[in-house]
Amino acid sequence: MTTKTTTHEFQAETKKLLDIVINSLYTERDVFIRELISNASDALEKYRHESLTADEPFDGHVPLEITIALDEKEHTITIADTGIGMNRSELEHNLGTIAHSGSNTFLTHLAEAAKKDVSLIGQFGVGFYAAFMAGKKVRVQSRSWDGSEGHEWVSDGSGTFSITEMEGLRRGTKIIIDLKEDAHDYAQKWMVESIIKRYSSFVPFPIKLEGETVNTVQAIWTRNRSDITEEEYTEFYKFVGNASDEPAYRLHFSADAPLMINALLFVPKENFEMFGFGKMDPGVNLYCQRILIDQHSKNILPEWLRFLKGVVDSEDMPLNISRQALQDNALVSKLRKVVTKRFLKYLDEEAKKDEEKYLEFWKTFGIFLKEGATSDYEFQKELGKLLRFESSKSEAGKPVSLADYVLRMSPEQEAIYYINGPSRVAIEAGPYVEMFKKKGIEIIYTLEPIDDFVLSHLGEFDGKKLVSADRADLDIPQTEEEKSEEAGDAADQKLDADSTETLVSWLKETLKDQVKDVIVSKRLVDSPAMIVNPDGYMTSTMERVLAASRVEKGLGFGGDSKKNLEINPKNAIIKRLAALQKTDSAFAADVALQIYDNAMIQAGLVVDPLVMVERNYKILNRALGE
Ligand SMILES: Nc1ncnc2c1ncn2[C@@H]1O[C@H](COP(=O)(O)OP(=O)(O)OP(=O)(O)O)[C@@H](O)[C@H]1O
Repeated sequence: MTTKTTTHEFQAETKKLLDIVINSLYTERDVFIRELISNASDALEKYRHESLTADEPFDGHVPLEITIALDEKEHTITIADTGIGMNRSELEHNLGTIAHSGSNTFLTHLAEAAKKDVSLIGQFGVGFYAAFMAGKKVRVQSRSWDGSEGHEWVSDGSGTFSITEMEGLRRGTKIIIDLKEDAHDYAQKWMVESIIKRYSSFVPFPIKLEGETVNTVQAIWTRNRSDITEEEYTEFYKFVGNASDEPAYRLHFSADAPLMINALLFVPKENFEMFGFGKMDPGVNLYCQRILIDQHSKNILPEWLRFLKGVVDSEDMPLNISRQALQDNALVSKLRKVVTKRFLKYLDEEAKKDEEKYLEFWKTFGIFLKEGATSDYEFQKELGKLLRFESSKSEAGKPVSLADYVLRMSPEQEAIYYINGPSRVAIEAGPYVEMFKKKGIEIIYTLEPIDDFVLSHLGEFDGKKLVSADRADLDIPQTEEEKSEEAGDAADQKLDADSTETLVSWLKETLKDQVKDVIVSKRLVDSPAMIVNPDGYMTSTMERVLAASRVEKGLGFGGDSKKNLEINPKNAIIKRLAALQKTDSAFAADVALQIYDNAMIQAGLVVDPLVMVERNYKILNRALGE
């Protein structure tokens, strides 16, 4: 039989990655053992899952395990598994390119990570190529579970690798690393053992180091809660989450009905999406009777819970389900619903126990819950309880819950009100809150543009409608006191009914290109005018966001619906405008347009700055006595 050897170039990206691994990452060297054990464990999981449905897998009797052998004289470390193995083309493809997510993300974000914190590198994992952190030469001997001939893959990491057929191999993969001069320590048992204890103690297969099993192979999530120590939980979190911090929250629960579930979920401390690392992969794995069915499962939790780490195990899942079938499996969606509701309830309980701590969580991960509230109707009720916003009755920087708001509502108040603005100060200086302030009605400040989408999707909370204060049809009934005030003193300070009517019809004509309608305000207290939305659904902020995205997509400006302008007949400028309109309607028209532009700006909407500034100078000129 001829021994066929072929030589291959590494893909360009792989070369780049190898260069970084070999030349820059030596301070993080220990992780190469974790990466290779993790690959071995993945290969064993894959084999275990596949073999359930296979008739006669190759070497079906061989025990599932990882063995590590050391040679202090030859300076080698050998990590072997009895997993799924690789055939020739898999060796060539899997160990020559970086088509897989982990290393790609690693490469893309390496520069940013390095700038911030080198320890973040561990978050991504370098995968197989980590072997070259410690190895000057790496040999991979592998034979696939399909029973095809085995092969040896060899490389020194410098640009090429070779693959040679090899007889006599058993199923699985053996990686033999010739250690670099300054990495000989990795052939010492105490050293390797301490690394395994640190990173890999929860690997679900026996790890035998020089013949001795060094991990405890037990699915921690199936154990009794009272038997698990805090340290074990934290160690397990670090293991499943590939994390180096401690979890902020932990939920370990079991249920028998409607489904058998054992779940162990962790909330990390950090949100890596906030560091600009792009969208993360989901962090929860789906098991069935302790067998991994779906790693980083996209199905077991909604996408907006991708920040969670952990495990969901259900005995009701069919063991032989394929990964594709998970996607629209009724049982999986039932599981998802039960686990999600349980987790959201847990968060609500934790918030009640310790609001401070919850607010820390909210600051870091609130954005994910908002994403859920805008995209997922199924959990809106639960999500509504978890939202936090600043309000006219909250301290700055201390958001409150909608439930707290409802508790403070007076019996007459029917709706929950909110208004968006770039900051607390800007909102409080604007026209929309004047009446709320005067009447002592609490109003929620939605400081992020997404907040309006969240509240408008939510629609109501606890049976109370959620209403944006920039709606045209906002109707808050006057109290008796306010009515008599209107009829008494205040009436004298107001523009009389006839002049108001004349002014309104003149404004309608003058601003007919800008506004849909001009209305006498029942709610403005001090400001001359404000913009309100006749469309009951969209708030000005939502419109601004959508307009910006239109521009971004190159769809141009426009498409905005016309607004209503509310004017305040008690305001001095409005009163003077009524008089001016009769004597100098051209100048009055400039003032009207300026009032409109000002109101648009206060609503956070866009005006044409060139036209506005030119008009403004014209008005200033007059004011200075031109
Ligand atoms: N011990 C092994 N047995 C079988 N296949 C393996 C083994 N090690 C690696 N592979 C294959 O090589 C591929 C590349 O491995 P690598 O560790 O670089 O990336 P990954 O495991 O896919 O991603 P990551 O490590 O970032 O999760 C794997 O996806 C797997 O198919």
